[in-house]
Order: sequence, then C-alpha cells, then structure tokens
Amino acid sequence: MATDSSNGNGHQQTTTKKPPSPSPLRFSKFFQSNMRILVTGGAGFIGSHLVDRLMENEKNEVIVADNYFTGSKDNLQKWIGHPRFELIRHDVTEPLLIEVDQIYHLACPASPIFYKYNPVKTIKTNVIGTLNMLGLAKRVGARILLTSTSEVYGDPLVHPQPESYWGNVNPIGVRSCYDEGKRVAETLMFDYHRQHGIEIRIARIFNTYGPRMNIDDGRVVSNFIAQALRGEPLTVQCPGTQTRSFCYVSDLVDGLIRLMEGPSTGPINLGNPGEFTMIELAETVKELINPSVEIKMVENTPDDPRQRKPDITKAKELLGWEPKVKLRDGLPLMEENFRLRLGRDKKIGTKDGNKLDEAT
Ligand SMILES: O=c1ccn([C@@H]2O[C@H](COP(=O)(O)OP(=O)(O)O[C@H]3OC[C@@H](O)[C@H](O)[C@H]3O)[C@@H](O)[C@H]2O)c(=O)[nH]1
Repeated sequence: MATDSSNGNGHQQTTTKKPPSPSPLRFSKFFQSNMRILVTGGAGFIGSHLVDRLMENEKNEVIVADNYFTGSKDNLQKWIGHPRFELIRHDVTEPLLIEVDQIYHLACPASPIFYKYNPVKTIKTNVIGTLNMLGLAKRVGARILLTSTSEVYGDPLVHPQPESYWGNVNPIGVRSCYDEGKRVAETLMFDYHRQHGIEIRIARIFNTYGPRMNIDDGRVVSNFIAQALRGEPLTVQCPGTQTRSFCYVSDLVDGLIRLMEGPSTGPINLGNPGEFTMIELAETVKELINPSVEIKMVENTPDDPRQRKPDITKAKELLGWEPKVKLRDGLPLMEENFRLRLGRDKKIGTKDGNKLDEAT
C-alpha cells in the first residue's frame, strides 16, 4: 500500500482500499520472467533509455507501446528480436488489452512545438490515454507510474517549486493542451487510487536532455547543440533571462525506477536543481561546442514560463535520489551523440567517421 500521505498541504491523499489482486500467474514458476512491464512511449527519448535500464534486469520482460509520433524504432533497435522484449505499434487513445505487472505511462509528445502541433490530440493522449492505462491497471492489478511534468506549475509564482505548490496555469493558452492535460492525468491517477485502490506513482519531470533527443525536436538543449554543430546562430528566445534546470537522462531514469519500486505515490519532482538562464545556457554551449557561433535573440512564444527549478527535498528523502550529472558533463555526452547522427546525415563531419553505428 502506498505510504505517501499528503501533498504537502496536509490533505490526505491515500486510500485504505486494497488494490485489485494481481494475476495469479504473476509468480508462476512456469513464467520465464518475474515482472512484465509495459512502457507507453517507450520508443521516445526518455522511454527508450528507461527500456535499456529495465532490460538490464534479466527478470524483467518489457513491452513497449508507441505510435511513433515523436518516438522511433531506431531508439530500440538493439532490443528488437530479444526474447524478453516486445514492440507494439499502438496509440494509447485506444484501449490496450494485455497482461502486465507494472505500467510506466510516458506516452505524450513533450516538446512544445510537437505538443502544440495537434493540441486536441495532445489532450486526448493525456486524458483518454491515461484513462485507458488506468483501466488496464485496474483490470490486471498493475502498479502504474505517470510521467507528469514541471509544466503543471505553469508560470510559477513560487520558486523553487515544491510539490505542494498548486501552480499558476493558464487554462485556455496554447500550452494548456499539455499542462492542463497532465493536470487532469494526475487527477485521474488519484481518483483511481482513492476509488479503486490502484497502486499509483506520479513523477513530475523537469527539463531533461541527453542522447536520442530528436535533433529537430525544438527544445532548447537539442536546438543549441544542433545549431552549434551546424555552425548556425544559437537562437535565444526573448528575453533570455527565463530560467530552466536541466537533468541528464540517466539520472532521470534512475529516479523513475526508484519511484516505481518505492512506497511513495508522489507526486515527486524529478529534476536537476542547477538553474540557468537561456543566455547562460547558450554561452555554455558556445564555449564547450563551438566558440565561433553567434548568439542571436529571437521572438518567443506565448505563456513561456519565466522561471523553473525543482525543489527536490521529497525525492531526496523518500527515494534517496538526487542527480549526479552536471550540465557541463552532460552536454558533451549529448554533443557526441548529435555529432554522430548529424554526420550520418552528412550535414556535418564527425570527429571519428568509424563510430557511426554507436550513434544511438
Ligand atoms: O531554440 C530555443 C528553444 C527554446 N528556448 C527557450 O528555452 C526554454 C525552454 O524551452 P523548451 O522548449 O526546451 O522547454 P519548456 O521548458 O518550454 O517545456 C518543457 O518543459 C518540461 C517538460 O515537461 C517538457 O519537455 C517541455 O514541455 C524556454 O524559455 C524557451 O523560450 C530558446 O531560448 N531557444
């Protein structure tokens, strides 16, 4: 039974109801693996790194469901054909009838340009997709983890943001399909927990970066690295003093697994508390990757949060988690991956032309 008892405001969030019984076959000796895990959005950037980590454990069988809107089979190439791995082309807005013990529910485009591309579809993914996955969790007695977002805090008036902060969100803005969608998804998680006893976990993920981000993803770290490698100006959106905190993907995946395996429902912030303005980030990328590129100020989009930094006290206390990789150490790891992938597309040269097959 989940033990996290409050959202920080003293409001009781737990249920006394027992979760539904798991499949009687879960611990059957005839089963090769002990744990069958569904990862929705497992072909995406964070999802595929999570799959890599889960597959390291020989007792895990991993099923990925992805519609490939922003994910790619390339990210999972090394697991295709593996006896403990299965890949399904599936859109979570449709029900999925399978037998699993755990569900990591990641499916949703995360880059603002992609989630704004078809906002109605984004909100369907967050609301109907989460309902479908909760329905699955209820039917088979699985534990479900939702990857929520720091965007639930909107343009925060409290800084840094603790989980107890309820946020400052525009319900009718261009980002609402994502941030309000994730807020409803969190509500659904807690309602299924209270009403049906479902075992839930909620992670609020702050900006994350690393290898396998889509090169033209539109997010700031991927944009700056690709621009630096192509010798194009780094596009800082006005005013440039807005801040973000960037977590390297391996740290984030470690936090997700600790949350799933631990006793706390969350919500728990997962992010790196190091805070940078976008001008500072551009200067760091320039210095580390290509000192000859220009930094250019460009127009911003509406509702861009002015500041964002996680308070990770809860993650430290409840999960024993804190990020290890500093931005200056993580950026070169991502640069190498981007250099190889861009080199493969023959857009730039590689440092070592023989390493192309290590690009993912
Ligand atoms: O080329 C760019 C792109 C972005 N930016 C700025 O960089 C900041 C970060 O923008 P991103 O698009 O990377 O990400 P955002 O912080 O807006 O949203 C992200 O928040 C957390 C996650 O849940 C999601 O991955 C995503 O929604 C913004 O202030 C944006 O204006 C630039 O200055 N230049």
